[in-house]
Amino acid sequence: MSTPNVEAVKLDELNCWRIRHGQAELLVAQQGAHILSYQVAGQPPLIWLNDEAVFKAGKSIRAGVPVCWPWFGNLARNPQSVQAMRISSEPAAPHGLVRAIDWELGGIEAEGESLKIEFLLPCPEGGLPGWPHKVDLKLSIRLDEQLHISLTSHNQGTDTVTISQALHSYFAVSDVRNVHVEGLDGLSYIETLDDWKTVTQSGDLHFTGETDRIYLDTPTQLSIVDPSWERRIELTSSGSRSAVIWNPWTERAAAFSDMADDGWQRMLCIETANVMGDVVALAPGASHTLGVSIGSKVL
Ligand SMILES: O=P(O)(O)OC[C@H]1O[C@@H](O)[C@H](O)[C@@H](O)[C@@H]1O
Repeated sequence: MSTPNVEAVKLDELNCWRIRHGQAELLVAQQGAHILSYQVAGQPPLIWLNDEAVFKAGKSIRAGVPVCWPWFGNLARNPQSVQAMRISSEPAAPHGLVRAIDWELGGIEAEGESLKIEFLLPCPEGGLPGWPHKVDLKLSIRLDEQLHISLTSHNQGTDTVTISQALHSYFAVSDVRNVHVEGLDGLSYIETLDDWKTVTQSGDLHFTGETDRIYLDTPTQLSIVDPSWERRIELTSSGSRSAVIWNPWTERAAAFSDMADDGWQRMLCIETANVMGDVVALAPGASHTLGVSIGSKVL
């Protein structure tokens, strides 16, 4: 294994690091502890760095792996126990409070054959804006033959805190219309585009239009099969029993100022999550780790 190679780079307003280790190359921003891209030599990227993503201070990035925390999506669609954690009359930002703020780089160090990168977000005194709880966050990234991401929440306060969360991974695909997702057959999902009805998945998931679904009681392994790129991306989750699968398709992508009109063809989000009945109640002193390992195999 070669020596880690770390280069500090600036993408517009954001401090980032380009890290090479073995066959892997990772680009990560300090803002949001946001993985921007991940590629293994000789393959197309696994994590998608949208060409038109915007790298501005305080603006969330539409690419890579945004961290959604301490709530996922629209707060009003979360269980009451998650909504009750927020004390504010201001509108709640979608996907929580940590994706557009700076985290601290804890360290980048070799650990045996792998390389570990750690980001910390100690909870400020009084909590985050409108969210008065004392929960420390740590995002650990480990590079070996795969990319391992884990997000640990540690309740340092004296009351139970309930959160929803997701590692909102944008995967790079040859063309979303020609890939499918395995591992979902027979699961229930919430079809957010049809009045949040609960539906049962039959067979593998193929993409023929805008998709925004919350899968429930998910297994630990899901995969994206991409015949044109002759590869299978494997996702192995831990601390999670729910996943969100999202592609904006034509009209929604065209409405985004930070995505090319045809950008939707090259991405597919599978978000390893704790949402709906899978939210996490952290007792005082308790920790929870949400994780995903990402690797690929030749088809
Ligand atoms: O535009 P945002 O806040 O990054 O969210 C993108 C998408 O994120 C997904 O997780 C949601 O399920 C979608 O409903 C949402 O549109």
